[in-house]
Amino acid sequence: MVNVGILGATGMVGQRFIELLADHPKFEITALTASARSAGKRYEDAATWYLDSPIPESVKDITVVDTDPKEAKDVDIVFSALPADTAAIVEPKFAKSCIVASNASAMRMEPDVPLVIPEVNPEHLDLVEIQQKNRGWDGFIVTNPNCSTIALTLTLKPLYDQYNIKRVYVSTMQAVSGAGYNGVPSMAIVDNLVPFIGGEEEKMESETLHLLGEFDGESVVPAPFGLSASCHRVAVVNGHTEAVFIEMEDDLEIEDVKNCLCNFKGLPQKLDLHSAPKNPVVIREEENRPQPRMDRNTDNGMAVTVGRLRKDAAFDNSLRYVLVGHNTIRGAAGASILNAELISEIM
Ligand SMILES: NC(=O)C1=CN([C@@H]2O[C@H](COP(=O)(O)OP(=O)(O)OC[C@H]3O[C@@H](n4cnc5c(N)ncnc54)[C@H](OP(=O)(O)O)[C@@H]3O)[C@@H](O)[C@H]2O)C=CC1
Ligand SMILES: N[C@@H](CC(=O)OP(=O)(O)O)C(=O)O
Repeated sequence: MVNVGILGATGMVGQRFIELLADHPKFEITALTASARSAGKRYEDAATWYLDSPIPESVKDITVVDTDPKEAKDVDIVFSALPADTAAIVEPKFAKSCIVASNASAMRMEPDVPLVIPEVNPEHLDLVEIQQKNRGWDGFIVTNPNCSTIALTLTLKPLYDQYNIKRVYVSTMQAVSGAGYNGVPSMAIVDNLVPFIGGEEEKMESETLHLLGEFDGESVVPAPFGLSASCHRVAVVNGHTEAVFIEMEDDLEIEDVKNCLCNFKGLPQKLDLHSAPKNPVVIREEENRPQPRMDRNTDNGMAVTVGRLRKDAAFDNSLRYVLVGHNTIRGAAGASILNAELISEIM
């Protein structure tokens, strides 16, 4: 078993890490960290547990420690679910001696830090060698993208490989859990929609093109198409919905697009990694799907569900669809764990 720690273990994403790792066949939770508010307490006393599944027995009595490598010792991998500003300071300290699989945005766009979705760009992990050389670390940091970006990019990857994409527009309807437990006051969101999520559109636009970009041996050259995002918060607890509009350079047949999406498999499926979904993209034919409540848990929350796939009659060479992805599983904790499973298998 590999000893793993969770940084920010009491938060929304930290709890998902605990849920997904509690019965993991290769990773054993041996350290839990949080802020000074929680350090020194039993995990069960420190965390306000919000998941439907009960707190795993194995973590209830673990004493939460400060988020410091001197406190969270003897771990081979740490999963980071820290706020970005804290992650920027703390993750490099841990990377001196262990692998950091980070879900935070702080280091994602650093030129020598791999930003990875295992089905999309596992070859970007070659940046690790450059990172260790640049920074003199024995460990390293690998990051996963923003929750909305992950779901979108999993659907764009097979299309990008088969067609010449000209431009993409995406409009999101994002769950409140994306902002953390105290992130959106109920008075702001009940009976309402908030048409702004700070920094989200910029992250979706830059991270997606970076993920689909080419690693040339030194750095990543972003994919060369246009991408425009508009992001909105809706009164859903879990599961981000996105309406996607794509214009290709050439004509397309919708049956070919459908086959392209549902036949898509990547390295995690070939290697049969523990957390890999059977199919990263699942197509629904019903005219009223996907819906967050019904589709967010597809394949344990690790698959993205696509529906309403159709040609766009208003424009040439264009299609549109709606997708749903689980923001704290495939969009956060599950994504970091899949990165760590891939690293354990191939590096
Ligand atoms: N929620 C989502 O859907 C997604 C979230 N993310 C990212 O994941 C990260 C965590 O998000 P989320 O779980 O929602 O956030 P929460 O606010 O729910 O949890 C934050 C965690 O970090 C700890 N923490 C806060 N401040 C400090 C500090 N100064 N030093 C050490 N630990 C600290 C908290 O501990 P304590 O309980 O003691 O305060 C808590 O464990 C963020 O970077 C977020 O942007 C990414 C994708 C999706
Ligand atoms: N901003 C996302 C969640 C998140 O924290 O994303 P990031 O890891 O890119 O900061 C949401 O609100 O749904």
